[in-house]
Amino acid sequence: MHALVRRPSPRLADGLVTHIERSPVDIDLAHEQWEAYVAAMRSAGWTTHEVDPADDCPDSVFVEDTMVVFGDLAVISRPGALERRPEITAAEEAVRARGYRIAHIEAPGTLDGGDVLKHGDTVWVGEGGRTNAEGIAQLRALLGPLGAVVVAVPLTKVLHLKSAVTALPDGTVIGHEPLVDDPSVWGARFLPVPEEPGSHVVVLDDRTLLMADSAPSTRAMFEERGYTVVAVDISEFEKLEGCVTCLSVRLRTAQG
Ligand SMILES: NC(=O)NCCC[C@H](N)C(=O)O
Repeated sequence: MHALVRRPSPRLADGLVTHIERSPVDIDLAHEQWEAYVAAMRSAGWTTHEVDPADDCPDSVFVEDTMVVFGDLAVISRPGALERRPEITAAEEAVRARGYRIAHIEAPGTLDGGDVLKHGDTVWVGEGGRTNAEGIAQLRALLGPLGAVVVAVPLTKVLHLKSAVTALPDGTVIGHEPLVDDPSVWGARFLPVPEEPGSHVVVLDDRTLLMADSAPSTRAMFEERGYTVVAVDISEFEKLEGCVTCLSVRLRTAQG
């Protein structure tokens, strides 16, 4: 099990904020929290690979947004925020070095990796924030031949689709209802959670979830369902609308 991560930029505190008020970021604490996040992944059996840092890009730590990986293909994103476009170059090199085939979202398409939720062969993509219809059409054309069913989902309330919903290993889609535009997209498989940060899980393995420690009630809910939860403090990234998912790209089909 391999994952890409990217060290925070010294300019992290200048990162973008869209749906929340800006509050001061403690850069030293952010570094400590990032190290602890990476350590948590390693303890769960993941080998982490660092994408070369992009010190001029404040949001580069949110490496999830640079790509979508499906099967043996890495689709390099075209971030919706101009400021974030330079982040993709080194991310592409890193995933290529892991043996993935490479494709790109091209202009006028835009797509952020954080807008893409995958479970099995279904790929839900949030449309309306950083990702546009053209970006989704390109993703569909690239992933369709690999067996993916790409479903566009409306997104207005939060930055990225995965700021609103993520999936448990059994395919249950979790979200904090006030921030989910249309839970009916997922029908009976949608499970409301009581806290906003409780919507974000990184699946470490079939029984283990990584989540923020700012959602204790949701954590208890998942533990009752039999999951082991590893909780990390990511307060400094949450101030920039980041969550646990955005800090890594899991390469579940390890290559080369
Ligand atoms: N996948 C994610 O949820 N990424 C978070 C990106 C936060 C960053 N401040 C941004 O606005 O792009």
